[in-house]
Amino acid sequence: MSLSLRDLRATGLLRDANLVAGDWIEADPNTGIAVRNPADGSLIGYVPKLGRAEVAKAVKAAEEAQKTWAARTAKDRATVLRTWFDLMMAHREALAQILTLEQGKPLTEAAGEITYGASFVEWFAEEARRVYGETIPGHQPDKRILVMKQPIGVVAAITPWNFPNAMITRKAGPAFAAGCGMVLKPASQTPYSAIALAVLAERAGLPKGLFSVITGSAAQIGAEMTENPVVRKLTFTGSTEIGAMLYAQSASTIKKLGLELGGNAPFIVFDDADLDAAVEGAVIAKFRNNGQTCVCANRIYVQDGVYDAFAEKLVKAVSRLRTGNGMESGVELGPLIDESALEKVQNHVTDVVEKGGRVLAGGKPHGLGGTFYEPTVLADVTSEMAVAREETFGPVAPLFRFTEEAEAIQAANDTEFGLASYFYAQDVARIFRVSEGLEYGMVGVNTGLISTAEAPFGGVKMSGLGREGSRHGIEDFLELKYVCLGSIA
Ligand SMILES: NC(=O)C1=CN([C@@H]2O[C@H](COP(=O)(O)OP(=O)(O)OC[C@H]3O[C@@H](n4cnc5c(N)ncnc54)[C@H](OP(=O)(O)O)[C@@H]3O)[C@@H](O)[C@H]2O)C=CC1
Ligand SMILES: O=C(O)[C@H](O)CS(=O)(=O)O
Repeated sequence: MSLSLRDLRATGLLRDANLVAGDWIEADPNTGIAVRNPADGSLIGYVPKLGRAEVAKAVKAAEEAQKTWAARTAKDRATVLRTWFDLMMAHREALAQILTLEQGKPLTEAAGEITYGASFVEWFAEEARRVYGETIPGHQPDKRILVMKQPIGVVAAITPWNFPNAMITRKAGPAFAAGCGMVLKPASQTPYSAIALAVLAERAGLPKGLFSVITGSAAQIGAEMTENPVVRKLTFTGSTEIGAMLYAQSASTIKKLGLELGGNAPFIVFDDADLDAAVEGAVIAKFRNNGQTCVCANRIYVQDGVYDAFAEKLVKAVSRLRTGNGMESGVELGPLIDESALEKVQNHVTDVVEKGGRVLAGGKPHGLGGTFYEPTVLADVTSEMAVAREETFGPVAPLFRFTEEAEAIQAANDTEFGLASYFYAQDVARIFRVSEGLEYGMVGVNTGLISTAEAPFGGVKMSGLGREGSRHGIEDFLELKYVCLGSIA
């Protein structure tokens, strides 16, 4: 049963405040940032509009707190993280409702994100105790070589609105496990999930000042994060445009960067695919979070021999999807995040039709109005159309036709992005040829859902730098130190 705003505030998780250097700063409705429910525009509350001074204070507090945090045993840090995980799971329903209220995704999907987000904290609580150094045979008789791994120090994080819980824990989990401190700027449209995570982190025993959550002017906050020399790593998830700008801004202090940026995922259906499985995978890969994920299938390539059958099956499946307010039971597709997102989706559909493509399902704003859009399937799409080059970030499945395998691989790779890719086939040799030929950080074979804490998530080319999750995900929060011991005779 969904809780009222009053009940959610009564839990202490829905807070109109920021945690800055261990102290809570309450929002002033006259100067704060209004946060609204994308499903109906209703006001949820106000969060503080803070800037450089608060970020500088938070960085200083994190620098101090991080020293003692890093000096604690790995097991001790793991215990605090495990408690944070337990609290997230114990408050899963309330966290999911806060997430749906501010982001719009269906409650079931929001609850799934809470579990997914918590899994990163659980995973890195375990990884904390496996940060191994090494000894190397000396290069001279009296020399001994040690390699230590130490926390990088203070980390700045900037996260997007589409996964307002998991994109934070995918960074905070490894950062705290490694012994780092963190100053986080969540997306202005979805700050409450981040604030709730900070409430639970305090309850879990994370030391005062180690973790700050600051909302306000993105440009001002980003400037302090990139220019402050105490910040040794910036980890960003969001658009390639902003990521590139932050990359440049960080040059003056030579920070380590983690960039999870935009995507343009191909989804290829070969004629030896299990078509029913391919349709199921395409629905997940395309319509999860209403198409608002960086790993969504943005282009669907279907081999000639199965094109019509696949299109018919996909239209049937898409036409069954129910759009509505994410709080309502049975809703599978929520609203788009805002008017500009709706405009971009409609522009992509209009562009396909004007250039000769066909609408097989949907193709216009939903009758519910607001930022709801009909789940859409387009046919006869070509590389001349905007959907081939730009990330739609909405519920639009454009079908491209191809004849030969090599043609599909070439078309799939014809983009500046390289995050996720997918294909359905059963021939083993083809599976290896195509997996090796796709220029992407991630390949889903006969599955449309690949994201998990166990695996390295990330992209190549304009989709970013580094990996999050898996045993690799903690490395970017550590520095290697080479110690050469002499006179060991
Ligand atoms: N690779 C991945 O894992 C992911 C990639 N993305 C990509 O991001 C885009 C959609 O997400 P969206 O949130 O709109 O992306 P944006 O890049 O617009 O925003 C992401 C974050 O950056 C902040 N930001 C914006 N401008 C600045 C600035 N000048 N300095 C510092 N921070 C800034 C935003 O703050 P504010 O909200 O205050 O504007 C927000 O917190 C898509 O391209 C999508 O593919 C999204 C999620 C995951
Ligand atoms: O922000 C995103 O789009 C996420 O990275 C997608 S996922 O991790 O949930 O697949």
